[in-house]
Amino acid sequence: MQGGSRSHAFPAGMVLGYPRLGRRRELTAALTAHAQGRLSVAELRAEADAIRSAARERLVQLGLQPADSSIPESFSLVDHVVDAAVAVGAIPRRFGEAIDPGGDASTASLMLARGTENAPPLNTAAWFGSLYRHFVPEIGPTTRFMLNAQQFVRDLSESRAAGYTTRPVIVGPVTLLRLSTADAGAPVGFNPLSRLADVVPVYAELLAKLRHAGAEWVQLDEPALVGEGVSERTLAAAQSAYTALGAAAGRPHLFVATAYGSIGDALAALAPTRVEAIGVDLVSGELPSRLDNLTRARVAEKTIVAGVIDGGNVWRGDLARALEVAADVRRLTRSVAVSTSSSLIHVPHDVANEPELDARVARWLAFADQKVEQVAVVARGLALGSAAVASELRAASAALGDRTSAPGVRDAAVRERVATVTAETRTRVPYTERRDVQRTTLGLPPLPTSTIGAFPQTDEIRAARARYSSGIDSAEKYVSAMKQAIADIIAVQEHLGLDVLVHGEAERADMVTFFTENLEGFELTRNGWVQTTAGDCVRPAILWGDVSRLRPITVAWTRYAQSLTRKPLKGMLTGPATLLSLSFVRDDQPLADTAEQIALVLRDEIADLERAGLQIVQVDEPALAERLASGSSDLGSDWAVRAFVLATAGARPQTQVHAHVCTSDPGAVAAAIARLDADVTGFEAGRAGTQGIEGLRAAGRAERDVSPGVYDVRSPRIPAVTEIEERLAAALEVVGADRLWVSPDCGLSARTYAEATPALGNLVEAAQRVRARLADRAEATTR
Ligand code: MET
Ligand SMILES: [Zn+2]
Repeated sequence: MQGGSRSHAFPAGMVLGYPRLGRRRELTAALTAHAQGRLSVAELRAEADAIRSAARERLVQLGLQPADSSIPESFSLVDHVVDAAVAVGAIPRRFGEAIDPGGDASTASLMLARGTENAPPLNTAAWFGSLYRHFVPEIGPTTRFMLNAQQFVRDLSESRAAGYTTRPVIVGPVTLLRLSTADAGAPVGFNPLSRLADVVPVYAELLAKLRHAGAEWVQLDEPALVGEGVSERTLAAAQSAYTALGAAAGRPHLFVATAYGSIGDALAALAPTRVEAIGVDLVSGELPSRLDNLTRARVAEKTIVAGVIDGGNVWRGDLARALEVAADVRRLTRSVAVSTSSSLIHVPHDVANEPELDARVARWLAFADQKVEQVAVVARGLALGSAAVASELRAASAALGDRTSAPGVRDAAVRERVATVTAETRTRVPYTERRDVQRTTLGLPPLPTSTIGAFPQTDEIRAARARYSSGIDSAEKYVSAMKQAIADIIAVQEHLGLDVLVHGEAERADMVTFFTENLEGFELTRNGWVQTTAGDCVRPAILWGDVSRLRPITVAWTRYAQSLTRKPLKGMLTGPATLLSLSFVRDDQPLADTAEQIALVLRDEIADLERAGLQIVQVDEPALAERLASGSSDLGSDWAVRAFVLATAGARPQTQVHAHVCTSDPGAVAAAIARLDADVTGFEAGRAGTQGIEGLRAAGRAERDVSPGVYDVRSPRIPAVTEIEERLAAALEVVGADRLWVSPDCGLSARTYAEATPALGNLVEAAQRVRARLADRAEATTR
């Protein structure tokens, strides 16, 4: 059998992928330096090699073997999906001459991710419900697939030269096509998966090249084969792709890894192919409960890689249980290997990097490095029996026991409060009644102008925050710097003539950190960075206990801002789904329960804002649409909507509640957004134009206010007055002037004043022109 012999046994323990940022975020620094022209591509690659080499050494220290293919070659300069697209030559035509498909692969990946002068970059999308965002390849009927194996061969060879036999990790053909979108030239209804037969031979060539360069095993990641919505067509595609790749000449051993859910029918689809190993997620998923006899017989011939250590969360977990789950796989095959449930890119590098973390909480955690050790322990237990790892299992269960009983994990007062919530607690007075009171008390003009919250974060503001958090400045000094910033921001808005003002969020480096710092139940890390895409990263909070407010969070800043203006000020809160999606959530209770606790905190905050005289609050839920749309099992359900409603339903009728959902396609999730019961809904109008408004109308929200963003804050470009007028005119085709708000599509924190002030000036001017035209028309009809 070609390449199919068992001469190279599969490693007993391994991880599906390892963090790529570097322990000190070297990748972020290097990519920034390269983007600013301070680093050449060659120098950037040298930095990348340093990260890769440190990772290899660390993995060996942690218990993996240097030469048995257990070390994943999973680094990527920008993104693993882009790398696969470049490897098969899927370069959109708009990049024209700029990208030579056979040229330097790193340069090509960087260009696709960043765009060029004339070609916008590829879009991004959430990677299987996680915080990681992959780039979306564009493929059409005429995409010419051709191999560019450079990057994969280079990395493998570089490791070989250093004395390692690593395991190349590549996004598999089915997942690559499933994550791609139809390119600009494709006919309506074109499905990239229809190009499978053309792309598979290129993969076969790539595999042969890797084998030739010394790879014994190659891992093909196929998470798209998993989950509830997986179609027959996708499963059939997987079977045909791996039948072909299994039969390809000169290939290495193949390990097809699934993740992010139960393998389900994909196991039966892969069983008849010649792939030697199949990875299954046994943390968020399980093995199929029944298999037909033929499948059973075929699976018995393969290695099953049991993903029993959670790759997607930071808890230390129950090792004895993990060992049991792995051992149970033996009923399917004698050859069982131990692994993480997914790549470790979703967790930070090392708990040891967190000397300031509460020591008790730290004991409950396992970041990437700890998870590698856990894999090694379970693999040893599987090989030698649990007695061989008894002390490790005991230590893990002691930590787990401590976590269960530690004060704060269950807070009686919080639980009682949640238990008192009734249907009434979740209901505001009917919208039409609220609307009438709000109209009278707010007295806004038609097409009111506003912003989404954040104003530019100037160097001065950043410096003031840094001086305070590092202890250089006193609290008084910090407060006065922030008050100055607020006063400046109010003055700018007054000057521009905006109708509803904001305080500008100067005190928030990022909204989630700001809120969670003020909440019981969360811990923040110092170095716990997790990659979102390329060099971008976030530091999720760790939510370990019941949530309550340590103190009012936004009230002082907001009250101060309102005291400076007679115009209505909009208070700014971050919603439950967004706070949770940027946190590592507890695994000891349903997400829905945690979300309710957060909702009650926000509810109290709204009540305090009302007492401080606020008439408008906005709850930001940028994560909501993404999560709903991605349909990941725990996040796609309706807890997010329920939590939003619980947070806002206590608001008085005269308080106008805005929901900012920050997606360009609310149409896709309009039904859920409609259930938020917000008085005003803001979203990105983006390319979707008026689709969002129509979507909300279709969802039964025809009578409510909308705020479709009139320009894109992600671009430094200053929109012309006429351009904004056109947007408003288009919106007015589908919504009455008494329901339309005028605002940018998101906050301005990433913009400079040189960009933001003229843009907002044009926005106000456009609104005024449209109002004047409407007034003329009204006069003309009454005459
Ligand atoms: N209020 C927030 C801001 O203006 C909303 C952000 S949504 C990603 O930055
Ligand atoms: Zn936004």
